[in-house]
Amino acid sequence: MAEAKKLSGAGLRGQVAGETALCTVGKTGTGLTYRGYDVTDLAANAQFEEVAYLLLRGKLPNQAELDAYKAKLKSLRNLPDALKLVLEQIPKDAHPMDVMRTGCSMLGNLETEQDFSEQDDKIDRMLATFPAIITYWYRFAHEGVRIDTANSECDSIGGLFLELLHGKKPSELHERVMNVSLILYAEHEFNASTFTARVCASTLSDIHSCVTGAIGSLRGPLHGGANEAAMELIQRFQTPEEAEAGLMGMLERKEKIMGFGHAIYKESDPRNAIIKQWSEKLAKEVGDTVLYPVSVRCEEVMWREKKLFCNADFFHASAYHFMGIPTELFTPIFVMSRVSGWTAHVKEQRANNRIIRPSADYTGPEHQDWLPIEERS
Ligand SMILES: CC(=O)SCCNC(=O)CCNC(=O)[C@H](O)C(C)(C)COP(=O)(O)OP(=O)(O)OC[C@H]1O[C@@H](n2cnc3c(N)ncnc32)[C@H](O)[C@@H]1OP(=O)(O)O
Ligand SMILES: O=C([O-])CC(=O)C(=O)O
Repeated sequence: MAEAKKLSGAGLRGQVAGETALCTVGKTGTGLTYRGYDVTDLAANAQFEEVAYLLLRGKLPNQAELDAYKAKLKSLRNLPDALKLVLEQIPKDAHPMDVMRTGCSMLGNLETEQDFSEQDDKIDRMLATFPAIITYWYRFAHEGVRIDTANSECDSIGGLFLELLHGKKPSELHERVMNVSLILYAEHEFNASTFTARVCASTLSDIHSCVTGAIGSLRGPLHGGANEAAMELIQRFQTPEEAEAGLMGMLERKEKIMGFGHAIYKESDPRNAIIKQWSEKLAKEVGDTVLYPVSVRCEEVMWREKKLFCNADFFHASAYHFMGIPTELFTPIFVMSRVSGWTAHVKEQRANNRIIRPSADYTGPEHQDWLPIEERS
């Protein structure tokens, strides 16, 4: 069994910042569990809504509970007119993660959490509306159409996103891949965006503020933005040989290769093997002979040269691309999923709260005498 990664140095690495019953990451060097269930089992057998229920309600739902939960989420997909109006003002060239941030924040203005007893309903509303928020804006900004988000056919969140994006019900395969993807991205202990949400929650702030802040943290290319950055990378290459030469050059110039490495895992990210398999299936479906082989070569080169492995983001890039999803919408999909983990952490923080307020080692100047403004250089 692989040992856990040795953690030290900056970035609070290796420091325990709290407790959670939600998730273990890299406990044996490679593993990932949600409330004790292996993510591999969940991705093979569960629906995303079942996993969201597990994270948020503490147990896997029985059939009646799952049916009721999915029906509830389906009934919450409509967007308020005032939110649609705001989305329609956002320019076409805005980054979709900024749209998500604004959409979540506006929802918080319109449907403010007045009391923590409302948290489950507010969370369900976010789960139900996030696919609608991003696709409503995207289709309006790019095609000038106002889509109906409330009356779609798909009863899954992943299927809903594809249906709203493409204007037709997705194939079973695509709905399944979305479902797997949302499960893989749902939860990951004290990653940067979840920690953001918990810090915000610890001030007893409202749930929309916690999630809006988390979206901002997820946006960066060192975190959720890496799936988009990985797509930009693999698209540069026409053959595996070109990819190898390109990566060797980047490594020589000490450039970061997005979609590789991890703060906690030491030798593999368990989500990679799963999404890689689905990417391969999709590559066969679309007859791809470039992106998938290029991605595989990148994986080989990075391991051979640097012992760096693909994280969850790398093969998500090609998988999403094969399903016709525009690159700039990759990270918002992460949001649609991780909102389940973020809000489960907010609930956990609220249930046993103390304001999160660490200390800093001071590195500034010693005492300085006050200088009147005329005497300053
Ligand atoms: C779902 C997710 O959010 S997964 C993460 C998504 N992010 C990315 O894919 C961005 C690319 N990867 C990275 O930037 C990093 O690996 C992170 C941010 C994920 C983790 O950062 P850290 O914990 O600081 O990485 P770690 O300590 O393992 O780095 C060890 C060395 O490998 C290098 N390294 C790590 N990842 C990469 C990479 N992707 N490309 C090139 N070099 C890398 C580091 O620069 C460091 O080198 P140094 O010792 O010469 O400074
Ligand atoms: O745990 C992390 O640091 C990043 C990550 O993989 C995730 O949030 O899914």
